[in-house]
Amino acid sequence: MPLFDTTLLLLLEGYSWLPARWREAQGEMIRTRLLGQRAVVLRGPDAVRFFYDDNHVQRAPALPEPIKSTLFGHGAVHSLDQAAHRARKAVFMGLMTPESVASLVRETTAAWDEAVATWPGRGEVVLFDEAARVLTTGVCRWAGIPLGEEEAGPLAADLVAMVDGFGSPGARHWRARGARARREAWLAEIVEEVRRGSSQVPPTSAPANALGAVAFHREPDGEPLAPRLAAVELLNLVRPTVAVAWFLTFAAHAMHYWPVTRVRMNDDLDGTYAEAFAHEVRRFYPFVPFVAGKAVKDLTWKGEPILADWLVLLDVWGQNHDPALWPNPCSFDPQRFVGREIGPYDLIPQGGGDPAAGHRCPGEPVAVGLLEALAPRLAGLDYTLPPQDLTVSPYRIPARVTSGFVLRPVGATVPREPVAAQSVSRSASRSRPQVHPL
Ligand code: HEM
Repeated sequence: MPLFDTTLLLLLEGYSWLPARWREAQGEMIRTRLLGQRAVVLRGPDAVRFFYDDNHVQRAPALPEPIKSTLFGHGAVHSLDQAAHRARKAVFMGLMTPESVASLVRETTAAWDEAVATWPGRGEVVLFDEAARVLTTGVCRWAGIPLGEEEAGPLAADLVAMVDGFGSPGARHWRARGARARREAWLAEIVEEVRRGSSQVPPTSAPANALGAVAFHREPDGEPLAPRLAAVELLNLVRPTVAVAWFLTFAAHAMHYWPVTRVRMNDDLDGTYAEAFAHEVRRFYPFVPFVAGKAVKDLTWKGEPILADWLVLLDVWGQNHDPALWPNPCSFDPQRFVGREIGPYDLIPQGGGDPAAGHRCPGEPVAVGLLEALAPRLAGLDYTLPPQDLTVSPYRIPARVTSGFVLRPVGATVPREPVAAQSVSRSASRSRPQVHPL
């Protein structure tokens, strides 16, 4: 049977694209065409093991130019393989020690508290925009990137644009390209200044922060990264940290539609529930639809051939909603993570396998740590919701709460007050939201 190219369907159907293909698929994989190339789609823990073996799947040949020019940058760690990948990845892993993650969470939490203190004087706050600004301030302070107070908003807007535009061919995509070009040029200049010793990190010192670590990193050939490439990798720390704004807004959305989770959060004394809630937000809400690479050689998957050079996709959303792994997967239930050990191949919102050896996201402890710190603060705030569009369309990649979650702060903020004493929306509907493309 001829295989039709389904790229247009992906653009139209968003997160519904793969569930629809799975319904038509026979056996353990989807066979299709994407961007004119043969492609297969896999899911499940065995598929994660198979996909993250770099003798099976490599990234360099798979990343399309539009994704490099928006989301990741040209020459980024995402597009390297084998020894070159491991050497570059070590820079990121070195910055993700527990102490370093704790310091990033501390900086961001302080920025959040400063911002929230200004809310009572404001009529309405768009949570997504506010979270993006706070995360930008926090991550730049942590990384040592100099940023004036008035610069945080425009930088946050550019970082959000880079994430928001990668999955769309229209205006959002061109905004993302512009934002990337602007911010790479800006950061490349800062890297050059740091190397000249005219910024905070003295040129001879050991890397004191992320800016220093990247600016003074040497590739396996002994050469430093070209300033523009150093800027690309700095953006690969800063941009995804700001993308946690998506998850934080989803957290608010979840607490609105499943108010019991907010009560539990406010009763959580030791952080167990906050951690479980963070994992459930990452599992439940649609964000990364899939990750992709190319078959290095002719392969066999569960008896089915995958020929060299075919695209191989790992269905991230599908695996995070597989009923064999997650009973009742379309129900938002943080309780499922209480007391559950998470393995390297089951929960994969940020990729799977070993982050040091493969392409799994090195920033998972940051995303979880930030949600663990900020979601309880959000749960403890006193606010009402004006009428607004709280839908999360499964047809838009990346999905987001349409209104950005507009809230009206009530008086002073009262962290950790029991939810019964708080105002919650009377105007927005509480019937279960349609988030899933099933
Ligand atoms: C909103 C939260 C985040 C999500 C959903 C996310 C998701 C992902 C995914 C799906 C990958 C690709 C995995 C693969 O190709 O197999 C990835 C890679 C990466 N992420 Fe994240 N990430 C997030 C936060 C972060 C943070 C906070 C950082 C750093 C501070 C970070 C840095 C990176 C880097 C450097 C890579 C490339 C890894 C490699 O190619 O080896 N991410 N992320």
